[in-house]
Amino acid sequence: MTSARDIRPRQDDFAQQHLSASPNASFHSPSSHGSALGRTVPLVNAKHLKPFATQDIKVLLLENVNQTGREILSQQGYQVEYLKSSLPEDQLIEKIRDVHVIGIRSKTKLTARVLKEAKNLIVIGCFCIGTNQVDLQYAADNGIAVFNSPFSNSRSVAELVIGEIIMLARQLGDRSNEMHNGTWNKVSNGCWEIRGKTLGIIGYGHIGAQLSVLAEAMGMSVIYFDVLNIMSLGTARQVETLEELLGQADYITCHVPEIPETKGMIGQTQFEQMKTGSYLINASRGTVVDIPALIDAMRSGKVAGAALDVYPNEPAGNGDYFNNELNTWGADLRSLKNLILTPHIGGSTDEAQKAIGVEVAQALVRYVNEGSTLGAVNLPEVVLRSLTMDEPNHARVIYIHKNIPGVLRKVNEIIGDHNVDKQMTDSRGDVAYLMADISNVDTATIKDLYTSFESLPSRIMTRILY
Ligand SMILES: NC(=O)C1=CN([C@@H]2O[C@H](COP(=O)(O)OP(=O)(O)OC[C@H]3O[C@@H](n4cnc5c(N)ncnc54)[C@H](O)[C@@H]3O)[C@@H](O)[C@H]2O)C=CC1
Ligand SMILES: O=C(O)C(=O)COP(=O)(O)O
Repeated sequence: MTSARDIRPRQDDFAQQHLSASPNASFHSPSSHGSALGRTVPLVNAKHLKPFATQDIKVLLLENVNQTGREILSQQGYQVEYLKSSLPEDQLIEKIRDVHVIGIRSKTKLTARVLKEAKNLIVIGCFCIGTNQVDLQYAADNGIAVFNSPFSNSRSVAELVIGEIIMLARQLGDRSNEMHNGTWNKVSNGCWEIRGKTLGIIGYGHIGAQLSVLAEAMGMSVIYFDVLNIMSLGTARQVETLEELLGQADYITCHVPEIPETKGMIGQTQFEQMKTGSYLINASRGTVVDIPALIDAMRSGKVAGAALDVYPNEPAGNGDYFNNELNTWGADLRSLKNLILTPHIGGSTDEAQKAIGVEVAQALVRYVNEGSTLGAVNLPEVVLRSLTMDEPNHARVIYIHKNIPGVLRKVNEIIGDHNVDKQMTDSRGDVAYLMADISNVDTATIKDLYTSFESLPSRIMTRILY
C-alpha cells in the first residue's frame, strides 16, 4: 500500500517532523479500511490517503461513546483516550489542548472559550443528533469541522414518547411507585385510552415525523406545528400556529432543536393556551420548556401529567446529582404526581448507540484521512473521488480559507504550474473549503506548497495528505 502523510498547520514543528520522517515508519492500515469509509464511488484500486503517522492522531472520546465508534478509530492506529463522563470546563481545556479529534455527546459544551485552547483540533464528532452544545460558528471560523449523526437515534426517541403517552394516560408512574412502596391503589379516575385523542407534535422533523406514524397506528389523531411547511404523513395535519396546536391537542410533545427561537417556547402563556387536563412531553432540550411554569400548571391542574427527559442543567455523569444544586426547582419538580422524569435516555438504546458509533466514527476517519466534509454541519460539503494506486506521487491539498474575493487567483498562482488532477471548492457563509489533487509532487514540493498556502492572508487552515 502506498503511504500517505498529513501535514497539519498549526504547529510548525508538527509539519517539520512529518515532512522529514520516513513515510513508512509507522504506517499501517486495517484491512477493513476501505469498506469502513463508505465511499460514494468505491474504487477497486483506491489509494488510501492517511495522515502520515496515524499514532500521532490523538482522539479524546467523552461521555461513554459506544464501543463501535471507539474500535473504528483505534483500528486506524489513532491514539484513543476514552472517558465515561463529560469533563468540567477546566479539565476539558487541559485535555483538549493536545487532541486532533474530539468525540462528545449532548453534555459536553464546546464553547468558543474551550475551542480557543484547542490548538491542534481539526474535527469534532457529536455522537448524537443535537449540535447545540458546540459553538458551530467559532469552529467553522477556525477550520474545525463538526459532524453528528442526524437520525440514528430518532426511532428510539419516538418509541420512548409513545410509551410515555400511555404511561401518562394511565398514571402508570404513580401506580408503580405506590406498589413499590407497598400501596395498592386501584383507580380509574383521570385514566384514559389514547385511541381517538389528539397528539400535537411541535417540530415535525426526523423524530416528530416518526412519532406521527406510530401515534396514528395506535388510533391517535395527529396535528403538528413546524416553522417549515412539511409534508404530512398518513392523515396528520399541519397547523399554522403554535397556539392553534396548544388549543387542540390532548398530548403535546416537543421535538425542536435548541436554538434561540426555541428557548422557553413553552412557558406560562403557552400553558394557558392548552386544554385543561392536557399532557406535556419534552424529550428535546431542557431549555425548551420553562420548568417553573410547568410546575405551576401541574399544581393548578391545567396540565394533568408530564414527562421530561431533558433539563436545563444535567449532571456530567451518573450518580446522586438530580437535586436543587443542579436546578433550583429540583425538589418541587420531584414532588409532583403523574410526572415521569428520565435522565436524558431518549436516544439511549443499544441499537441507536451502536449505529451512531459507526456513523460518526466513519465520518471522522473520512475527514482525517481524506478531507471529505460530506455530512459536516458547519462547513460546506466537499468530497473528491479517491486517488488510486496508479497515482502514487499525488498530494491532496486541503485549504480552508476565508470566503473573500480573490482567493482562487492566489491559490492558482501557487498550484498553477503543477498538474491539478481535480479540484473542488465550496463556501458556507464566511468560510470556504478547497480540495485539490496534484500529481507528481515530491516531498520538497509539498513543503513549498504548504508554506505558500500558509502564508496567504485568507488562510484558516492548510492540510496536505499524500
Ligand atoms: N432526548 C434525547 O435523547 C434526544 C433528543 N434529541 C433532540 O431532539 C431534537 C429534534 O430532533 P430531530 O427530530 O432529529 O431534529 P430535526 O432537525 O429532524 O427536526 C426538528 C424540526 O423542528 C423544526 N423547528 C425548528 N425550530 C422550530 C420552531 N421554532 N418551531 C417549530 N418547529 C421548529 C424544524 O423545522 C424541524 O422540522 C434534536 O435537536 C435534539 O435536541 C434528539 C435525539 C435524542
Ligand atoms: O442525540 C441527541 O441530540 C440527544 O439528545 C441524545 O444525547 P446523548 O447522546 O444521550 O447525550
